[in-house]
Amino acid sequence: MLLRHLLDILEYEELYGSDAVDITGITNNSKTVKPGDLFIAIAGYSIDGHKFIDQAIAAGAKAVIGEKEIGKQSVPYIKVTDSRKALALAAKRFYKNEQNKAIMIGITGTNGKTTTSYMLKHILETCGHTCSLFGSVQNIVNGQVLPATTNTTMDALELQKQLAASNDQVVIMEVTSHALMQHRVYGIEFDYGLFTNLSQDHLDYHGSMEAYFGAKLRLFEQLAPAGKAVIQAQGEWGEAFLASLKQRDVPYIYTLGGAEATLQLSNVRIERPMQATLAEDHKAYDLKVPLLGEHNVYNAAIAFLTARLLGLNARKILAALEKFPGVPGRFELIHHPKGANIVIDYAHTEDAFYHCLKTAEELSARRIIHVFGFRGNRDTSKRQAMVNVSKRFSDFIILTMDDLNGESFERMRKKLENYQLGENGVVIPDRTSAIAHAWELAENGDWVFITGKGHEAYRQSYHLPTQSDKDTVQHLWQRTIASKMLVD
Ligand SMILES: CC(=O)N[C@H]1[C@@H](OP(=O)(O)OP(=O)(O)OC[C@H]2O[C@@H](n3ccc(=O)[nH]c3=O)[C@H](O)[C@@H]2O)O[C@H](CO)[C@@H](O)[C@@H]1O[C@H](C)C(=O)N[C@@H](C)C(=O)N[C@H](CCC(=O)O)C(=O)O
Ligand SMILES: Nc1ncnc2c1ncn2[C@@H]1O[C@H](COP(=O)(O)OP(=O)(O)OP(=O)(O)O)[C@@H](O)[C@H]1O
Repeated sequence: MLLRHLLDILEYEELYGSDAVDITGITNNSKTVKPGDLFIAIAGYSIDGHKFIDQAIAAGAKAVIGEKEIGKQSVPYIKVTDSRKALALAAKRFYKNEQNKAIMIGITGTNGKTTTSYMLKHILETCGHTCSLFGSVQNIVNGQVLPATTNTTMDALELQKQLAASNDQVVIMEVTSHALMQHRVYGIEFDYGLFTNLSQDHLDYHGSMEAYFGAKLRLFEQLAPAGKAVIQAQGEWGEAFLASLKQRDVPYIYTLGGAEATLQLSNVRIERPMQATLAEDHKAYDLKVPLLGEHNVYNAAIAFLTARLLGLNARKILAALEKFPGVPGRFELIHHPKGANIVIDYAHTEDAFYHCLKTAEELSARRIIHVFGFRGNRDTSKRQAMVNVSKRFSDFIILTMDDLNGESFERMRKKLENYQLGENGVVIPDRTSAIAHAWELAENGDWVFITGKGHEAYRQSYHLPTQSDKDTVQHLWQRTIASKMLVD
């Protein structure tokens, strides 16, 4: 594609050189430049991509885009105000994604994005429609599972490439606040924007709840002209979100809960299968979801509302939700040989802890045992609140390692030991040993929560030869079975 055609879509400040060169690829990483590529230099958080311009040109880059005033180069140089936006728009043009081929659904919120996206995908597929899915657990396009990506919302280049490859009718995408701040989805027009909820997280990155809130709102600035905002409008942040959308004159807003609810949720029964009443206009429906955790009823209700707006029949949606198989690592229940319930869950915020642990309390848990840790080099301001809410519900806490993200094991161990757990808690740094301890303690009627990692594989090795929390629990089961057998 001629550089000129890529530049058409950008608002650039200066072009040094000719725009008549042929561009055969785009990259923002000097290490992956191929002859003919356009290299886009990004001033990142850890390193400045402008430092690699010479390297990119030496590797065959035919043109360079950047934010810095560096003047004429040996290849055309285009100065823009924001390289990340330029990357998103150039990729959109390069992959010919001018028009949405599919119905685009973006989901944002602190918790519930993955679960809601899986529920929606399940409903749509059960009703005979095809879906691409981009998110934390999996990326799926045309029914094929793609290799895992580092981030929940992939970077703009990969995203545009996958959107071009998708022949699915609907694209469902988790859109994180980081992605919105870094313009990974810039240039995409969403037909539906969903907001699940907001609670404290990622303040290391955003600085304040107000800034975090503002980041989430950005998704709704990218709604298509007839795009629909579907939001949970309850609670302090839900109400504030609704008010902000109205202030911005977003034309089509649909709400779950709140004063002017499009859909009301009531009569929630939390035993499995959970049940609730959904009321829309003058009609009421019985919702049944074969999961646990009241939060999942809210996720199901948002999925229901969106599916209704997409034009699907209410009875078909409800029939699909009744058969929803769940999401890996989200309130995954495993039975313990002594009759305890073991739950593996991805909770890593105070609010997620609250919803999970409250479920066990309401289901009359004999005791609650909670195994968790903190992500290294991430938001430290939420840790005490996580411990507090766990203390409120748990009879025993086992603090352990989560992902270290470059922090040292020893440093994290010391941090864990600073929390005052008293007689009702212990620090066992090795995650598999912590889970084994909880396994030993568990008795009939107890609930053991192992939270933080969910579906994810361990990023460090531990005492037991296992790769994930589920794997560890299965290993402990096998060990229990083996101990009851005689060796001949
Ligand atoms: C802090 C952060 O968010 N960083 C994101 C950011 O990277 P960055 O700006 O730090 O990149 P950098 O390493 O400084 O490099 C700058 C530029 O130099 C280039 N470079 C670098 C080296 C070189 O030799 N040559 C070269 O050209 C790089 O390709 C890049 O273009 O932009 C990248 C491209 O989009 C992201 O992949 C990267 O995510 C990192 C891996 C990350 O950990 N992000 C997390 C915090 C995140 O975004 N998480 C959210 C989910 C949060 C949640 O809800 O739990 C997510 O969406 O996944
Ligand atoms: N609606 C909800 N309200 C509060 N907590 C929830 C809700 N839905 C899920 N959770 C909790 O948050 C955890 C993460 O859920 P899920 O993966 O669906 O959300 P997410 O927004 O994709 O999270 P992340 O951004 O951390 O990947 C769950 O394991 C559960 O503990």
